[in-house]
Amino acid sequence: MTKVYTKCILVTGGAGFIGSNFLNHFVKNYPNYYFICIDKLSYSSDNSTKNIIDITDAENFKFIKLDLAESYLDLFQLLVTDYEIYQITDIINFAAESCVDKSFESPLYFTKNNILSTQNLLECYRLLKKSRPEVNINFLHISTDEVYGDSDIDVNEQGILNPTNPYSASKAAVDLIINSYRYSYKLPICIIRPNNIYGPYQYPEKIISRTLHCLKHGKKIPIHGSGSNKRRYLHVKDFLNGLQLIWENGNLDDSYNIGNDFEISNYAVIKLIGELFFGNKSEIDDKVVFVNDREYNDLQYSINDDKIKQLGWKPEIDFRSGIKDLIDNYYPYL
Ligand SMILES: NC(=O)c1ccc[n+]([C@@H]2O[C@H](COP(=O)([O-])OP(=O)(O)OC[C@H]3O[C@@H](n4cnc5c(N)ncnc54)[C@H](O)[C@@H]3O)[C@@H](O)[C@H]2O)c1
Ligand SMILES: C[C@H]1O[C@H](OP(=O)(O)OP(=O)(O)OC[C@H]2O[C@@H](n3ccc(=O)[nH]c3=O)[C@H](O)[C@@H]2O)[C@H](O)[C@@H](O)C1=O
Repeated sequence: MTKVYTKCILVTGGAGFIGSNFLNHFVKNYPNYYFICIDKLSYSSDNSTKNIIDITDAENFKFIKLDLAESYLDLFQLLVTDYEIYQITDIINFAAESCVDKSFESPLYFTKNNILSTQNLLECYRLLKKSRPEVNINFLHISTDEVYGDSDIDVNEQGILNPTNPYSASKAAVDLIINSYRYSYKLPICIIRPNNIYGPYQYPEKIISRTLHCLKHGKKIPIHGSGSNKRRYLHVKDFLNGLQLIWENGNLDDSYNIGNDFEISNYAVIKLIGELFFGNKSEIDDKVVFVNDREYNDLQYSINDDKIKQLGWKPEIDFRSGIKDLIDNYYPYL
């Protein structure tokens, strides 16, 4: 680093869906910040940096391929031993295996990957603070609404954690471990728990990206069970605006839900995509196939996000426009 930067931000999981949207926006718009992305490059970015190809040569950006769950010593070197080189000021922790369907097949792997990747980071943070108490890092961890489990009443950030699948259990476990670092080591860490997020660069395993991918490739769209389970969706841009607001104005030793009141069933999501894609409501009907439901499928998640609303945040992109934008501008690349 020859130039002097005002911040050095470590972004984990930055090659994946949400992390790449974060980096593509911030690396371009914040030239005074230096960004280091750590990602193991998994299937969710086709084992590549293709989602962040526009910024990989930017002078305020560095990519490091590393498995956070497996490479504690490399991480320790970057964050602690060689602290002076980058002097990391902020950590935005997106890295995790994120697919609920895959977690039913490999629960142990999800536990190991999702817990160790974050706890290795926490350990480096703890030991950095121990050796250099004067150093302050803004640490934002991306959790999920799924940690609260099924709920039809709005749960706030103090709600009981009641995860129901191996993915959400691994995420809830991390939230509890973070809590222990807050109490035991007095480390400020912010936990953010969003609803379902959609947008460009999402791997076609989640309902919206998979539906668009199936339409493009002439495959049947699988609907789990009856299709009546409901979700609340946030466009990735709205989510990132919320994250930025918390980062800049929030209490970084606290937890924040980020949600949307708009709730829709899985079947209605697919019907809406069909309507916007074909220009009529019926053409999608013979393109769907009802398949066995998940081992357990949360009926719905309801979160109370008054705390972030009090900071002045609200979602700007309505679901219909967000889906239309995906069809018009990103569909060709699926
Ligand atoms: N997509 C959603 O709807 C949603 C909603 C709520 C919360 N989240 C959370 O947001 C975060 C990002 O989700 P996403 O949808 O972008 O997922 P994603 O699967 O698209 O991206 C995750 C990225 O993390 C990387 N990663 C995973 N384990 C790693 C490890 N051990 N070391 C280094 N890199 C690793 C992957 O290679 C991938 O690039 C996750 O923590 C997820 O739990 C996602
Ligand atoms: C907050 C979390 O959101 C995502 O998890 P979730 O399981 O809710 O998202 P999916 O898109 O995988 O599933 C939503 C809903 O659709 C059903 N479905 C999915 C794919 C498909 O091909 N057909 C379907 O019918 C599925 O059973 C669900 O009911 C996110 O993945 C996660 O990281 C979160 O944290």
